[in-house]
Amino acid sequence: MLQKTSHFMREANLIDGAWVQADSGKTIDVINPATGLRLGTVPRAGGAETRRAIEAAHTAFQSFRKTSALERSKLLRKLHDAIMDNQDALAELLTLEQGKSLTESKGEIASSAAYVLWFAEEARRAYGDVVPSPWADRRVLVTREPVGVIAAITPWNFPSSMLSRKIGPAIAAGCTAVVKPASQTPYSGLAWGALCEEVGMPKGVVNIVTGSAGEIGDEICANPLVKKITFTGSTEVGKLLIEKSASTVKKVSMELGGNAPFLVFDDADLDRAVEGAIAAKYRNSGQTCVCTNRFFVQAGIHDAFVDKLAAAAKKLKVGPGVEDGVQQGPLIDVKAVEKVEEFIADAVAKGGKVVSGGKRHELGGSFFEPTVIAGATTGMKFMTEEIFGPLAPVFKFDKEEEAVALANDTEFGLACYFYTGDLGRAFRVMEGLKYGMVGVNEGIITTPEAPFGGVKESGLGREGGHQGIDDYLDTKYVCIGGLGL
Ligand SMILES: NC(=O)C1=CN([C@@H]2O[C@H](COP(=O)(O)OP(=O)(O)OC[C@H]3O[C@@H](n4cnc5c(N)ncnc54)[C@H](OP(=O)(O)O)[C@@H]3O)[C@@H](O)[C@H]2O)C=CC1
Ligand SMILES: O=C(O)CCCC(=O)O
Repeated sequence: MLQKTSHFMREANLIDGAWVQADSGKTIDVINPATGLRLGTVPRAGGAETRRAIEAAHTAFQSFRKTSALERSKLLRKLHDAIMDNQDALAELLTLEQGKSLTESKGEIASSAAYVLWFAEEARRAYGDVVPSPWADRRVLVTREPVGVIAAITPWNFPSSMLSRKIGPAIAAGCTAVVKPASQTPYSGLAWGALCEEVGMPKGVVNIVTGSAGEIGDEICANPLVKKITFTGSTEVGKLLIEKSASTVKKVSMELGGNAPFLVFDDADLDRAVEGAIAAKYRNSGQTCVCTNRFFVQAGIHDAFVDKLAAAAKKLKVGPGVEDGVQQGPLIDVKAVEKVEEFIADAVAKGGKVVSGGKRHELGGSFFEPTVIAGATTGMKFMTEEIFGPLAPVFKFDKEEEAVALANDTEFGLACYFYTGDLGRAFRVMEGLKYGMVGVNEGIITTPEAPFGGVKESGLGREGGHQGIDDYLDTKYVCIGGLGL
């Protein structure tokens, strides 16, 4: 298996076009969560290596900012093709370090390519404005320019596609980048370096450093050459980055935690709701920021929904992601398993009933049974905290207003879902939910054409959609007078 992926499995950092080790020579082990065995190592870089990467990106920016939108669009198209030409190898690498099934990994790689293609197209549409001037002898223009060096910090749950939404718009806008992938899944991030080389990306445009999160993060936040930070990960770290980068007043985009509610009304199509629930809860073993955290089901349909959801959850095939037919791989590590166990113990102690799963899978390691808990109540931990695992708590409700209030009773506001067959209710509920993204009778809604992002403490900014390039561009107002105008 590793033979196939070895071209992309880089055990070095990419700085200014060269593959290098950490100054200290130290490394970090990368573990395959399905076997617990070491896959390889990556450099444990720190502040000095990060500073050099930032300086390389700054130097590269001086010429890259002058490339035409068409040139950058073509470069991104080549990158898209290179990703798709190597979809299988990249997907294998992703499964080996992250654990998700090969089917999901192929989907993630295709999604990465789709974001890159989207931004190849958007590169050519970063329009400015010609504004009707209030003065007869002056003209008013608004142009948009790349912000400069951007830094991207990404998590382990989508190690490839989270970078595509950041590298894609950065290159489209004419920015250069320093990238820090998660330490548990660095290879899918480093693979972007191999892909960039393959398509002839100028050196220094994309730099990738792995290692000490604190040291790398501190350098990124403090270095005045970095003009923007884009982060996907926990709300805790997001807040820290906002705070630390305040001293150099950087732009920030934050994709942070979620606490997605999934509402099922009596008038919903039950089978469609169960199908959506399985997808919205168990994909990536529940380790997605848009995964359902809380199911709210109306009393008339509640029991039938719980029965069908539990039956469908029991049928999910759990196993190593590389095996045929596997639908749920291991969790990222045993710590994540312990966290799910805490949620279950807390719920059971407060009267919740496990109707499916509920314990570690017989395969051992970090494999966990897809779990459904009925009788969930608002005092339980998952009402306010992100589970990030394959556990579906089901709450019962009577009235529409009650369900919307419960759904909104959280500091998070990323994705939400609801199922109904009533058009009036669809609009009322959609307008009442304080979330950045709403799935109506749909459990999977992510696509490059639409703006992905949250409100409240779920983040700032949008990735994808025509909005996804905005944060990589500065707006410049130009007033032209004289010249015989
Ligand atoms: N919104 C989302 O998509 C995600 C949400 N989460 C939530 O967060 C929880 C914790 O997951 P975890 O992986 O610890 O998420 P983190 O937020 O800690 O990690 C995300 C990224 O931030 C980096 N990082 C960590 N600390 C710092 C720092 N001080 N300065 C700069 N970068 C830093 C990490 O590096 P390193 O890997 O080297 O530590 C990683 O690259 C999950 O259980 C889940 O609830 C997690 C991942 C994604
Ligand atoms: O969990 C995330 O941070 C992103 C989810 C991506 C997706 O919906 O495919």
